[in-house]
Amino acid sequence: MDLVNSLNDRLLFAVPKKGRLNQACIELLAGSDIQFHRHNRLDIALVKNLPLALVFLPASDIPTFVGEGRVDLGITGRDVVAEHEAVTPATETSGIKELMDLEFGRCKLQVQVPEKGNIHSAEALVGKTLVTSFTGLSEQYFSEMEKKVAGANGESGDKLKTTIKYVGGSVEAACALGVADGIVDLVESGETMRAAGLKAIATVVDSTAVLISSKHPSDPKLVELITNRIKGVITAQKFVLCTYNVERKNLASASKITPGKRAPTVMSLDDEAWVAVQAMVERKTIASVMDDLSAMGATDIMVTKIENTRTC
Ligand SMILES: Nc1ncnc2c1ncn2[C@@H]1O[C@H](COP(=O)(O)OP(=O)(O)OP(=O)(O)O)[C@@H](O)[C@H]1O
Ligand SMILES: O=P(O)(O)OC[C@H]1O[C@H](OP(=O)(O)OP(=O)(O)O)[C@H](O)[C@@H]1O
Repeated sequence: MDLVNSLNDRLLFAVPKKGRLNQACIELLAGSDIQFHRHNRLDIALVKNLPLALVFLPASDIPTFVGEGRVDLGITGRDVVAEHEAVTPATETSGIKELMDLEFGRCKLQVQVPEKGNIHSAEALVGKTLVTSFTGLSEQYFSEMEKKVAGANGESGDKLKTTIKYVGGSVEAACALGVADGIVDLVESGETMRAAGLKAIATVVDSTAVLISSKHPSDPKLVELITNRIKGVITAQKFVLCTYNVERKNLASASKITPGKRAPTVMSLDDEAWVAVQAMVERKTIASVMDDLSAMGATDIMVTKIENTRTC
């Protein structure tokens, strides 16, 4: 197969090839009916049912390819997009558009110091040494801190230059090894940080996975179609469908508990005094919504999974 020529006229969509975002992305593609077969060891897969090709890349490289317009669409972390933008300012033709928050891969890029040390604020790290994989964002963050501290002391910013060193991984080891006074690294559960005897003292970026596009994608209509499909899957994951029966006289109070996305669907029953109600409810609140409905006299409360959606 002439893979390079078969990419002509296809929209290119970059997906993390491994790591923490990979599995959720594969599930999102399946839910969006983007059908592909990835050959062993090949990082490009042609999509069977759309003029699209998937490119499997390291999450941290995706902003570069999308930002330069070589790839039209991508999924990656907001942290790596922000890092790319810190070192590569957008121009008229290059740059990244964030199309949608995908609400998975949640983590924070945080400034961390030894728990038992004498540094308790980011300002106290000014002029000291930091280790990170996010040098662009760290330089940006500490240059602001340097100005703040210099301003407060009436000193010149140069005297307070903070040293920022790059490492590719295992950043949390830097303080114990005596290479740094603090680190800037990702925190999800906080387990790695605590195990390394560190504590967070500031947040540089709050991150989730995002759908991004280049400034001028080759097929804007297809970008819109894919965005809508992905939005449908994300909404389906976020909501459940709640159905119940309630006395007509209690409908107004019940509607306050389950207002739905626009308004609840109300259906008549054979019994004039009762109605059946159906509404989308956020999955994370469903248990307390059911408690509240039950407490106000609703009966036959049922919750069903939503397979897919198109809502606005
Ligand atoms: N606990 C976490 N640690 C790191 N990244 C996380 C975490 N939770 C979510 N992420 C997100 O996943 C993205 C990819 O991180 P991950 O470490 O999985 O990448 P990777 O491709 O395996 O990179 P590397 O080989 O550099 O570690 C991060 O940029 C971040 O947005
Ligand atoms: O708060 P937690 O849930 O513990 O997750 C955070 C850790 O996960 C990431 O490292 P990763 O496992 O990707 O390995 P790395 O250190 O080689 O980057 C990140 O760099 C932290 O070290």
